Amino acid sequence: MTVSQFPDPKSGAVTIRFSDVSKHFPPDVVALNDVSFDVRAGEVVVLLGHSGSGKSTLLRQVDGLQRASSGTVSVLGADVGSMRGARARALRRRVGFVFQQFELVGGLTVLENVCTGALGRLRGPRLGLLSYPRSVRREALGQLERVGLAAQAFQRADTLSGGQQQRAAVARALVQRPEILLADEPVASLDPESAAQVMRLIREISVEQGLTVLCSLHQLDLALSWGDRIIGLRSGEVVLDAPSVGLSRESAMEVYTQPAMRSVLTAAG
Ligand SMILES: Nc1ncnc2c1ncn2[C@@H]1O[C@H](COP(=O)(O)OP(=O)(O)OP(=O)(O)O)[C@@H](O)[C@H]1O
Repeated sequence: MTVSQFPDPKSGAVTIRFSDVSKHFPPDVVALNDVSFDVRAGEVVVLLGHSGSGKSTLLRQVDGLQRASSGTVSVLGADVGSMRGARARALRRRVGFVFQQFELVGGLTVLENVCTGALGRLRGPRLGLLSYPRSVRREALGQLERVGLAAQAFQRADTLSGGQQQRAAVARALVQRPEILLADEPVASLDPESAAQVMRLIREISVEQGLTVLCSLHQLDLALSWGDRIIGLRSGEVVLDAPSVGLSRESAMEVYTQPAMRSVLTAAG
């Protein structure tokens, strides 16, 4: 698949909207500074930027893990900052999260790990694979097939390679049936081949299911290959917002090399 074959992402509804969002940490850290952008349904948006530029902080605003100091974060039509309790949990169930370190339970089977993705919609605790409804086990197996790990379903998760563990983590996130997938450096600890495989998988699933993806990456080439759009952050400010089609490596590299300048902004539409 090449980028030019991807559907036009600009036709979907707005699923994530940042309006003048700033996030301060005491005493004087400005992690996000007046950040505004929209993400539309089915878009794969990659966040690029130096370590400490604010990528993780931005992702944490989307599922309400952190609250903005000022400005508004709107997700699936709801103001995240005003949500508490059950409403906040309900929104969080619609947002899946994939992390750099996979966060699988090593001593459990791959399948049971994937079943835990359904916990948000099940009542009560679960212990052991058979404590999950058959429908969930079936769905989890289906997702493992989707990510190419059906043969490993009954292995302990800690026997998988890093790339396989991340694919299992993607399957777990999909069992949650999210409308938005957040990924915080999902391929940072993988070899280049596994990294490309995981990014291709996330891209394909987004196209198949209309899933909105917001993903931080350090690998520029992967960002250009698999993102619809690149948002570059520097010192908490958006310094680039452009479709990846037609964006040169050199222009994208300016996120890392140029000082924050509003003038390099390119609206994505
Ligand atoms: N809980 C916190 N308390 C204080 N400062 C924080 C906190 N979380 C993040 N920061 C600071 O906010 C800034 C942005 O951090 P953030 O983790 O969002 O960057 P990042 O781009 O994700 O970095 P990396 O690529 O290393 O993960 C950094 O200066 C960081 O030290």
